[in-house]
Amino acid sequence: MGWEQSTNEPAGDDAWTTAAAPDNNGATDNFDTTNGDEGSGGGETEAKPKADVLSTEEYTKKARDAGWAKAVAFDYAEFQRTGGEDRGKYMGEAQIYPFKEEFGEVGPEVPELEAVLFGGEFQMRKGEHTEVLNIDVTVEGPEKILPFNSFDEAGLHPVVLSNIKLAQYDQPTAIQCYTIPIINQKHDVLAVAQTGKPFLDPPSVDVYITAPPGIGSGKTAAYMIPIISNLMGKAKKLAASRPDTTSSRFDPRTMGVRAEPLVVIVVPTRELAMQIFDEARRMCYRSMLRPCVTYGGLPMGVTRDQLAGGCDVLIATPGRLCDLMDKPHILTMSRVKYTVIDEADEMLDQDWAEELEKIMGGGDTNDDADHVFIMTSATFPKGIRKLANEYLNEDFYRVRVGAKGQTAHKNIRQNIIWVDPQSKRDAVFDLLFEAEPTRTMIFCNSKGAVDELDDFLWNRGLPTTSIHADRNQLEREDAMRAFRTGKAPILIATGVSARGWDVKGCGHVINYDLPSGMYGGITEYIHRIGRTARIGNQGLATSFYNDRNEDIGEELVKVLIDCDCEVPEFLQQYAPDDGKVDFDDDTDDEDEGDAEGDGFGGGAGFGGDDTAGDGDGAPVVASGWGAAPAAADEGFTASAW
Ligand SMILES: Nc1ncnc2c1ncn2[C@@H]1O[C@H](COP(=O)(O)OP(=O)(O)OP(=O)(O)O)[C@@H](O)[C@H]1O
Repeated sequence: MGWEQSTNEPAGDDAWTTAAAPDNNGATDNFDTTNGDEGSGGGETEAKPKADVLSTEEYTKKARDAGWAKAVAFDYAEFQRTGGEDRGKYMGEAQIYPFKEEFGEVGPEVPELEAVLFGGEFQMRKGEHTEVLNIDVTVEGPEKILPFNSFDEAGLHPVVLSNIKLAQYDQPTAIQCYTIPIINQKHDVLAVAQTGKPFLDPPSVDVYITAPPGIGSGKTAAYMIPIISNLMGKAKKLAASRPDTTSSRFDPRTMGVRAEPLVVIVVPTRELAMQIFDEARRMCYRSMLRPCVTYGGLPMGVTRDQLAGGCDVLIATPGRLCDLMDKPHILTMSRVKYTVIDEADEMLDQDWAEELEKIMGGGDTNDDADHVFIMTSATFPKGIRKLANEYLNEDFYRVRVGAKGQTAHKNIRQNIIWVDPQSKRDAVFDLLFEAEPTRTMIFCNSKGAVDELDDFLWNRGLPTTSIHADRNQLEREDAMRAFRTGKAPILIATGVSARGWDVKGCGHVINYDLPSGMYGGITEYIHRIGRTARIGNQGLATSFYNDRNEDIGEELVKVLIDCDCEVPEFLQQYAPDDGKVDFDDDTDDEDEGDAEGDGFGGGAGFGGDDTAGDGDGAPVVASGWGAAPAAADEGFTASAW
């Protein structure tokens, strides 16, 4: 595959090779990755920093000459003008469609808001290399599901369809091809993606989707689109009354209402909550459905004011949602029709099990309500199966996107470079000058390392920003905005804090510290590199490896081989003799669970090989993207984007 990377294109191909591998005795080498200048080379154990020591002015000049912008402090006023954040400084206060009762079912266009929601230069766009996303889709469930080829065929409400077009989603992704019809048919859906997200829909639709992690497979829209479309037209009947928030006299403290959402979407991280809120703002444009977001760190007063204007679609992190469930004067769950638990496995990992039980239990949700649960999850561990068993309907669908391995990451060129721990700072500095400037995420394993590296690079004139769990909420949001808008195109982060980020133009991910076992291992590696090359775009991932990373070596080699990337000399010891890689998936897990009577639901037969799809509860298998129904009992094959 030819490598095209427009602005992300490395200065010279060879500059990114793994020429810096240590020699065969395993001794370290210079970290320098530039052409043909490897110092005295193999066998030396002392790293030899390549960067010369310059004055601050000289470093700054070097950075500017290379094309790195000057780092600037974040300008709230400007962001509010250009980013639609016209009511406050938190992203949770971003502008939503100003619906008025008199509009009827569909409101008029608001060009200024439309430009902010859909026309933003920072909105992710599908790339040209979607061929690697041409992955099998397997659907198991009580009925055969016919995917559709285009959004036009999906029977969506015209306003949602128009919003999809404004968002420039010209074709559905694999997950969308299958889950949208399932949710539209009112089956319960459990969607499991390898990055972590399930679906639950109340009447009797369960769908379980598995997708390769971190490729931006469109899971959010896969549930958001059918839910919003289903509710459109019914919103007037289903939704609680709300005040006219567009009136200049509206005061949330005195005229506000209690929030009575129809949809609750729970996500593990604040940043993900904001991203999903963005998608909700787009899909609810011109509808009376009012999206709100709340997350830890957002002042409770801000949340209270937002909810007081009415709320139909609530996106929340679990802790904050549980807090609100204990405040019935602010929030009631009594109207909830759709509960989405996004990245359920991630939430369990973060010890949110108790909160999830409480949320899935529904609080004061009306028991008679036609309640749909949608869960997504990267894997299908026991804890998730337990939750699903308890709360999902017995008849559910499971949609798995992607087979074993990480082939979808073929859009990422992965380079592993040997760098001694003491040489990493200079190595990363040099690396940033090896290619044309592009938005770059640098991952460290500790908060201290993030701070230290940020200082180091900033002091050398590079436009950095950073994020980790010890930063306050405004600092976190500033970092996210500065990175997204390109004001600080180099973001240094711990893996957890940048989990799930979807940032347009992120062309390079650097694993300054590889995530060895205690930092999430190969799964975390996959998540991290998936911040680049999203949804058909291409990108580069460079990782610093040394003998402290040996525990990830074998898995790393499997990923490199599977993605057709070069295995450097120092990792050859892990390469299988026959060149074939064998990936574990979650099947064993499920078998184990089923054996213990802990399996998921009934009809779909989790973890089994029973994929004949002959009705009567047996699974149906489909493959590919888009829809091209073939022989029923053999499943059907679908074409890609
Ligand atoms: N049909 C589509 N066409 C083009 N772009 C799309 C489509 N569906 C979603 N997108 C965009 O793709 C990007 C990735 O979507 P999303 O974040 O939902 O993926 P994801 O499955 O959660 O990814 P990951 O699991 O890798 O984090 C988003 O910017 C979204 O706006």
